[in-house]
Amino acid sequence: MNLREKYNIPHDSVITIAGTVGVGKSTMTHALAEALNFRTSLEKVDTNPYLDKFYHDFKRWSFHLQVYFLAERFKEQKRIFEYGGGFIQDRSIYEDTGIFAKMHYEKGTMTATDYETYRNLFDAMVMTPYFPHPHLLIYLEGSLDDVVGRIKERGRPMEQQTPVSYWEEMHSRYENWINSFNACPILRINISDYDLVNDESSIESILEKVGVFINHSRHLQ
Ligand SMILES: Nc1ncnc2c1ncn2[C@@H]1O[C@H](COP(=O)(O)OP(=O)(O)O)[C@@H](O)[C@H]1O
Ligand SMILES: Nc1ncnc2c1ncn2[C@H]1C[C@H](O)[C@@H](COP(=O)(O)O)O1
Repeated sequence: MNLREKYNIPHDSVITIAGTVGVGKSTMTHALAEALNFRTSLEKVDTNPYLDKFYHDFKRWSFHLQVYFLAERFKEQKRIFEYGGGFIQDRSIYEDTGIFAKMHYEKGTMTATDYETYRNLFDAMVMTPYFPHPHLLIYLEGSLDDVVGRIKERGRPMEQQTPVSYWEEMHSRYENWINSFNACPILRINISDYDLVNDESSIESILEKVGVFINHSRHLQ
């Protein structure tokens, strides 16, 4: 019996991993996909034509970057559902608007007109009855110190030059965002409760929670 069967996780499940920058979404995405023999939908950083420019000048590039991310994630969402599920997705589409676009608008690094245009586009594409939501959103949470430590350890140059206050603002926004999120069922996992880097077997405790949770919530849908 494989791990997916052991923990009774349906083969067509779509699980999205949410959480602030550096919290461990990509690591979790790879570990869960490997354990379940699922496909991954990854957030590509190296090929993003705006990200580096954006970190150097938020005002100039925030709208371009949001439109780019929205298009990329929407294409991925389409791919996931064309395959009939069986995917782990690195970051949800909901965070683009609920965290990033909103934060840049409220901090004055995206204009009101650009924000409204972006929101209209997002609502027309995503917040419709035709848009399939994931079966489960796994929310990874951790302390600001741990998260900032991981961003430093990972060492992406554009993120190193960004002041810690940016990560602090994002961290607190994530807490508020998840507390009112209701587009799909949520499983909250604290990063201090597992260690996928040093203890590969810790994925099993997560699979167990996912199995119980996903069956319960899919039964109710
Ligand atoms: N459980 C863990 N324990 C220790 N370090 C971790 C753990 N998970 C991820 N990391 C490290 O933290 C950094 C950020 O992880 P990553 O998965 O890239 O985060 P995200 O995709 O959320 O930005 C990487 O350097 C990664 O190796
Ligand atoms: N929607 C977004 N707006 C601005 N920046 C974003 C958005 N989505 C992701 N990012 C940034 C944050 C990180 O620097 C990289 C990758 O995110 P990660 O959480 O490390 O996977 O892209």
